[in-house]
Amino acid sequence: MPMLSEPSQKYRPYTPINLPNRQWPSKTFSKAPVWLSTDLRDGNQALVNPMTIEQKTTFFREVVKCGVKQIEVAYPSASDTDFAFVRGLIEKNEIPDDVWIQVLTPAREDLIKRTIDSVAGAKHAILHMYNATSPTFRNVVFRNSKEQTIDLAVKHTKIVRQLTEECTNKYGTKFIYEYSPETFTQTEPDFAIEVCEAVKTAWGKAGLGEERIIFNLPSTVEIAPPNHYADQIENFCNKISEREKIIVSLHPHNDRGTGIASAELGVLAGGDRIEGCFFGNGERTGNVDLVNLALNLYTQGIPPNLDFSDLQNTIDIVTACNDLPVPARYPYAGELVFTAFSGSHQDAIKKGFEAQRLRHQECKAKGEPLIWDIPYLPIDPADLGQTYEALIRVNSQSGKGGIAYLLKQNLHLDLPRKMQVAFYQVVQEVSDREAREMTVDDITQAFRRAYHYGPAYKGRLSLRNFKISTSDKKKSPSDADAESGEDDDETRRFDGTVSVDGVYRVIRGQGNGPLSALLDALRTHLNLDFAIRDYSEHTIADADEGENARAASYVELVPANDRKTTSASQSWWGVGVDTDIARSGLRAVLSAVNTAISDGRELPELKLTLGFHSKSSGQEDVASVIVNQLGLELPRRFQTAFFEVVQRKALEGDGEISVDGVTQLFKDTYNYQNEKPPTNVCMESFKLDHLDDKRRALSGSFTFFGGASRSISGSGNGPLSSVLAALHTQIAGTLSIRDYWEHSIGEGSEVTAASYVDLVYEVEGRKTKLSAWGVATDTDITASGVKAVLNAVNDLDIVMKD
Ligand SMILES: CC(=O)SCCNC(=O)CCNC(=O)[C@H](O)C(C)(C)COP(=O)(O)OP(=O)(O)OC[C@H]1O[C@@H](n2cnc3c(N)ncnc32)[C@H](O)[C@@H]1OP(=O)(O)O
Ligand SMILES: CC(C)C(=O)C(=O)O
Repeated sequence: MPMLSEPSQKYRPYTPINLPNRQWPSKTFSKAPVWLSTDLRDGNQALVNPMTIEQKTTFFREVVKCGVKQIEVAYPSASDTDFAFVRGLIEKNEIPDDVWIQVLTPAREDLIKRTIDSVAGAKHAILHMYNATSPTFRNVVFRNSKEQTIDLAVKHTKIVRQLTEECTNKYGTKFIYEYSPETFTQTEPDFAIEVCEAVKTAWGKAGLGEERIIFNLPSTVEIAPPNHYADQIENFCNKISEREKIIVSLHPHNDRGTGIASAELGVLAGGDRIEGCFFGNGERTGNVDLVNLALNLYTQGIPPNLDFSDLQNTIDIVTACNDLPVPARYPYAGELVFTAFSGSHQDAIKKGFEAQRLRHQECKAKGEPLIWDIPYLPIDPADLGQTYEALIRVNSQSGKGGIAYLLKQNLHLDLPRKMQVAFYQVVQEVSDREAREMTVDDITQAFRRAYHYGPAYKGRLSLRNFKISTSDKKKSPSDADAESGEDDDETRRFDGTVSVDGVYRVIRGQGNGPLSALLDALRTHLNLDFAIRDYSEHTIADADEGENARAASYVELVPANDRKTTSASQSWWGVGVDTDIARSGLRAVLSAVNTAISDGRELPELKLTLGFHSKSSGQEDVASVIVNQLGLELPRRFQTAFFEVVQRKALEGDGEISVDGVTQLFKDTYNYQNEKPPTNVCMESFKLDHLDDKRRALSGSFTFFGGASRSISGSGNGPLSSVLAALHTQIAGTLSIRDYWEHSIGEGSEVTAASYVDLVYEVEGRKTKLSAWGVATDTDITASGVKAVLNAVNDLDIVMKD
C-alpha cells in the first residue's frame, strides 16, 4: 500500500495546550533530577526473552554501581521469576541502604497484594500503581467512564494504603507511593489532574520529604513534539494542589525519536525525576536513555550523580543481559561516536588537541580549570574510560591531519606540515589501492617502510659509526646552509662508517655542520648529490627528562642542483630519532637518501684492487677494506697510519694491491690474528683487581725478549694505565697512550670487543719519540684493551731497565 498523499485523512495532530505564560523555554539546567532505572521492569517486559534471575541480578548490581538510587526491579505479579527475583534481592541483602526498590502493579487487588508480598521486609520500597486514563483506553480497553476511571484509581489507592501499612507494621518496610495515570500525554490535561487529585486525597498522607507522593506522568506513547510534553508538565505542575508534597516524575518513551528532548524539556518545565532505561531499551522504540541524559548534563558541567567512568563495562553488562546491541552511532556509547574518518574533522581534532595542551599548561599555571574544548568532541572519551585509540581512523575520506595525529600518538613523531603532505600521499595510495580502512598498524608500518624507520626497515644505507670534528675555516658568504646549529666560523668534518647495500664503506666529508658534512661525504664517495631544503627537530614529548630524552629530526632533500629552487620537482623526506641530536639529524639525512635511492640506482662499488699511482684509492678505500674483511673500524688517525703502509707496499710493486693483499698486510703489520709470537713482551696471564671505586691493579706473568717469566704488577685509574704501570717496572722510559678507541663487532652472544691504542714511547738518550698502533680483539673488553697495548709495545724498540 502506498503512503497516503493526504495523511490527515488517517492521522490526527496533537492538541496543543493553551499555555501563554509558559516558563520552561527560558529555564536552564542547574542540577540532576532523581533517576529511576526501569530496566528490570519496562525494559525487561519489552525483551524477546525476559531476563533470567541471574541476568537481572547482574544488571541490578551494575545499576547500583553506576549510582542509581531508585530502581524499578519488577512487575512481581506478572511471573514467579519476577516475584522470586525481588524476594532474592531482599533475602540476600543485595539492596544497599540508600537504594529504594520500586515494584509495579495494576489496579487489581489480588495483584496489589502479591506485589506488596514481594517487597515485604525490604528497608525501602516504592509501590507503583497505574491505570490508563486516556479516552481511547477508557473507551476501548477498560470500557470505563471518566468517573469509573477515577473510582478504579481511588479504590485501589486505598487498598495500597491499607496493605502497605500492614506490611510496614509487620515487616518495617518503609513505602513511598507512586501513581501513574498511564497514557498521561493522551489524556485530557484537566482530567489527568483530576485523577491525581483524587488519588492524593485517597492516599491521604502525602507530606514533605520522604512522605511526598510521586505522580509519574508517562508519555506512554510519544505522540507529539517535546515542547508539547513540556507544556503538559508545566501545566500539571501549575495546577496540581500541594505541589510541594509531590514528586513530579517523567516517563518518556521514544516513539518519535525525541524521548531525550522530551525528558530534558520536561525537567525545565518542572519535572523532578526521570524514569528510563540504560541505552534506551524499553517498549517499542524504548524508554528514554538514562546514560544519554546523565552525560548530556555532565557535558554542561552539571554533576549527573551517576558514574559512567567505565562505560564499556556497563555496555557489556547491559547488552549481555538484554541481548540487544548498542548501535554504532548511539550517543556516547556507540562504537563509532568518538571516531573521525573524514579529513577535515581529523584535522580539527588534531589541532584542537595541540591547542588544548598549550591552553591547559597556561590554565594549570594560573590555577584555572582545564576546560575541555576540542572540535567535534563534546566530551573527553577518557572520562568514560575510553582510550583515544579509536578517535581517528583512516580511510579514503581522511586527510593528512588525522594521519599525522596517529603517528604522533603511536610513534611520538610530530611531522612538519610538508612531510605530512608527503606521507599522506603514501597512505592515500595504499588506501585507494586496497579500498579499505587503514589501521594504525597499517599506517605506522607504511611510515616505517617509506622512511626506513626502525631496525626492521633498514634502507640501502645505514650508519654504523661516525665522528664529527670541528676545525676553523675562512668565512665565505656562500656557506649559508639550511641546517640548524651551524656555525659559520667552523667547518665540521664527518668521518664515519656506513653500510652500503650490506658492504661497509668508510666515508669522509666536510661542511658547515654535521649534516652538510655527511652530504659531502655521500657526494664524494657514493656519487649521491643532495642538498637540504628543509630541516626541523623536536624532542620527543613523552620521553623521560634527562638521559633518556630523544630528539626527532626531519629532513627534506632535493637534488643538489635544485637546492635553491623552492619548487624543485622532486624531494625526499627523512626522519631520524636518537638520544643524540647530531645523530638524529644524520639518521634523518640517511633516511631521506634511502628513499631517494629506493629506485634501485647503482652506487659505486668498493674496488677489488686498490691503485695508488694515479691516486685513485684513498684512505677511506683502505679503511673500507679493513672494516669489510676484518670488521675493524679503524680510528681516523690509524687509517692514516695504515694508508701510508699500504701505499708504500703498493708502490714497491706496480702501484696496485688487491683487497686480500691489503688485509694480509694489515694482519702482518699489526700482528693481528697472527700466530707469530711477540718479540719484545709476551703476556702469559693477567688479573685485574679493583682497589677502590677509582683505582685498578693489574698483576700478571710476562716474559721480556724471550727471557724467564716475571710476575709484575702496577696500578692506575683503569686497566690500561695499570698495565703501563706494570710494564714501567721493567721497561726504561715512559709509555703513554695518545689515542684509544673501542667498538663492538657482531651482535648478541657473538659480540667481541675491538680496541685500538696509539702508544708513544720516550726514553732518555733518544731524541725522537717512538709511536705505534696496537689493535686486538677479545670477548672481554679489558683483555682486548690490554692486548692492544702489548701489540703496540711489541712494535716499539723498547729498552729494558738495568
Ligand atoms: C505501559 C506499561 O508498560 S504497563 C505495564 C505493562 N506490563 C505488563 O503487562 C507486564 C505484566 N503483565 C502481566 O503479566 C499480565 O498482563 C497481568 C498478570 C498483569 C494480568 O494478566 P491477565 O489477568 O491475564 O490479563 P491481561 O494480561 O490480558 O490484561 C488485561 C486486563 O487487565 C486490565 N488492565 C490493564 N491494565 C490495568 C491496570 N493498570 N489496572 C487494572 N486493570 C488493568 C485490562 O483492562 C484487561 O482486563 P479484562 O481482562 O477485564 O479485559
Ligand atoms: C506503567 C507506566 C508508567 C508505563 O510504563 C508507561 O506508561 O509507559
